[in-house]
This record gives sequence, structure tokens and C-alpha cells, in this order.
Amino acid sequence: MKITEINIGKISVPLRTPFKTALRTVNSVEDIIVEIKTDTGNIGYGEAAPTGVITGDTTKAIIGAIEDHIKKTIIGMDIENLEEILISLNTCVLKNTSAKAAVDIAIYDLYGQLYNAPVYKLLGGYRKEITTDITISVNEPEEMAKDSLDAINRGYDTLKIKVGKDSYKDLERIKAIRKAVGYDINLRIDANQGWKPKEAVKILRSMEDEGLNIEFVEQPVIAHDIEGLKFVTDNISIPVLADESIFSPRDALNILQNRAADFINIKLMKTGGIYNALKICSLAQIYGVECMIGCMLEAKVSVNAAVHLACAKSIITKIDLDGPVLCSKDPVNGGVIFDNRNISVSNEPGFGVKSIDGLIYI
Ligand SMILES: C[C@H](N)C(=O)N[C@H](CCC(=O)O)C(=O)O
Ligand SMILES: [Mg+2]
Repeated sequence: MKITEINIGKISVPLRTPFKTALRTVNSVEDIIVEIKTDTGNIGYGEAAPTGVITGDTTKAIIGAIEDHIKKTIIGMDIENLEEILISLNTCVLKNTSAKAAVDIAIYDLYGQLYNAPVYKLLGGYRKEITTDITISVNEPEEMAKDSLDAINRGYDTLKIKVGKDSYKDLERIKAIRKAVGYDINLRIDANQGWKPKEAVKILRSMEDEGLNIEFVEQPVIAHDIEGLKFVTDNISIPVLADESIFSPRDALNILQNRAADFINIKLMKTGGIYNALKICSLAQIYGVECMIGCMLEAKVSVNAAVHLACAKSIITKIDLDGPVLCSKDPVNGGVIFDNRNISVSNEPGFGVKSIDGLIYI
């Protein structure tokens, strides 16, 4: 099964409500779709999210990396030689993890089709169903409490609450949400780098003192400040999850060796796809550190791949794959099935994506 063609397209999917974090406000998913064709007539699909503020990857940079570097490197290669393709993909251009993720996902899709097996089975086949949380955007406390109740009415029992913007309001935000939802609902918080280390410790200790029962805090401080991250981890009881601080397996190893965080958030857009995500899973397993699988604002093509990875690996114990359910519609035909918070894989070969509505080729 040889790669003959790589096509690039765009999708635009409006969100149900604006997505707001300490880093950005977004109204729609505007992602790049990669379609890889082979001499056997098989098609593999991948997706890249241009989350410039986190990955540095803009729409044009993603297209440029694929057009100028990746295409000429992997066209003609045989899907049977998975390792060779993925090493070539990862070395033909530095960084550009979102472009690499889209291509890596399409390659794994084809690899599954080649062996007529769903990817989660090829990678470990640990389970067939997972349960995702849902994100509550950062807003005024009352609005966040209302959004939290709406999410519970949609069937979610774990809320990932965005904080870190106008941080003097963060304690009030969590108090308002806890009061509204009660103590049977699981609350995790994500500051998206919004706090300074000492500020983070102060805010999180007051949440502890108020008995707000937070499952974990995600990325309290700026991504490059690993010492600051460790300071927070060492000075609060709430577990700390590293997100923007970890892109590569090397980043993960550094955090693991320094015990700078309690958990790791793996996102395919940061790792450059499944190939490097698997290495992070292995490192985390060695250190006994559980992982979350997360996503950017992504539709179901790349989230589909993340679901397969999560179903394959036991070290992934926390799921934040709510991209598709934040969207007002699902343009992807085939693939994993979302039933509110429950997501299940099917036995279709590869990732099972059949077609994508509204795909505009560029
Ligand atoms: C969508 C997901 N639940 C999430 O919150 N991801 C963010 C980054 C998303 C973005 O800005 O596109 C995160 O975990 O930091
Ligand atoms: Mg995060």
C-alpha cells in the first residue's frame, strides 16, 4: 500500500457557545484536514488544529509544512514501513507538531486499513469505551455556575473549569460552581498558564481551605517555567497536571525526572501524533504517572484518533476529549460514537472515518 497523493482541505464548524480560556476566545473550529491516498484506493484522514497561542502552529504554517516538507518526504513510501514513514515525518521539518499530527493520524488510519484492524486494537486494545469531561469556559461566576448546570443536564458528571483570567475571581468562580452542582460532580480546573507560581499556591490553598474538592489543577503557570510548576506541585495538596509544559517525549521525561507534576496531559497536536504520544505513555508508565488525553478545539477526525489511543493504553486514566461535543454539529461520517459523555470505538479498520461534510479542498 504505497502513498500516492496527499490532499489538504479545510473545515469550519461553529461552536455551540464561545470557548473562552485564559489564552483565547474562539467561536468556531477552523481546522485543516489531510487526506492521504494510496495505490490500493485506500484513503486515510487526519486533522490539524491551528492553535497558534499554544503550539505556534497557524493555518498557513500547517499548510506550508505539509506542502514544502512532508509531501516530498513521504509520497511513494509504503504504509507497511510504518516506522520508516514516522521517523521521516518527524525529522523532515522541526516542530510543526500539528501538521505532523494530521499526517501521523492519516498514516495510522491507513496502517489499520492495511491489516484490517481498528487502530486501538493494534496499539494495545485495553478497552472499547471511555468517558469524557466537558469544558466550562471562563466567565463571570454566575454564568459559569449556570453553564455547569447545563452541562450536568446534558449528562456530564466531570467538569473541566477554565480559570486563570482575572484571577482574583477564580476562587469565587469555583465556589459558585460547587454551590450550584453539589459534591457528586467531579471538578477539575485548568488555568492555561494564567497564574504566577506563588499566586497559584495562594489560590489553590484557599480552594483547599474552602473544601471545594478539586480533582486536579491543569497548567497553573507559564509553559516554560518548570521550576515554577514544581514549586506549585510541592506546595499544594491538589494534584498538578502538566499540559502546555509537555509537547515531546523529552519534555515528559524532564517533568517525570524532576517530579514537577503529578499527571501528564497528552494531546496529539502537541506530540505530533500517535507515534510520539506512545513514547510518552511508556515513559509515564515507567514512572507510574497517570496521563490524561486531551484535545485542542478539534472536530472528530483527530479526536477520533485520540479516542483510539486512550482505548489502547491503560496509563491514560483521564479523558478530556470534548472537542466534538462543543461543536454545533459533527461533520465527520464514521469513526467513534459519541453518546454525550460516553465514547465508544467500533471494529471498523483504521479509524473508520468514511467522509467529511463541508470539506473544502485547497
Ligand atoms: C477543548 C479541551 N477541553 C481544552 O480545554 N483544551 C485546552 C486548549 C484548547 C484550545 O485552546 O484550543 C486545554 O486543555 O488547555
Ligand atoms: Mg489545558
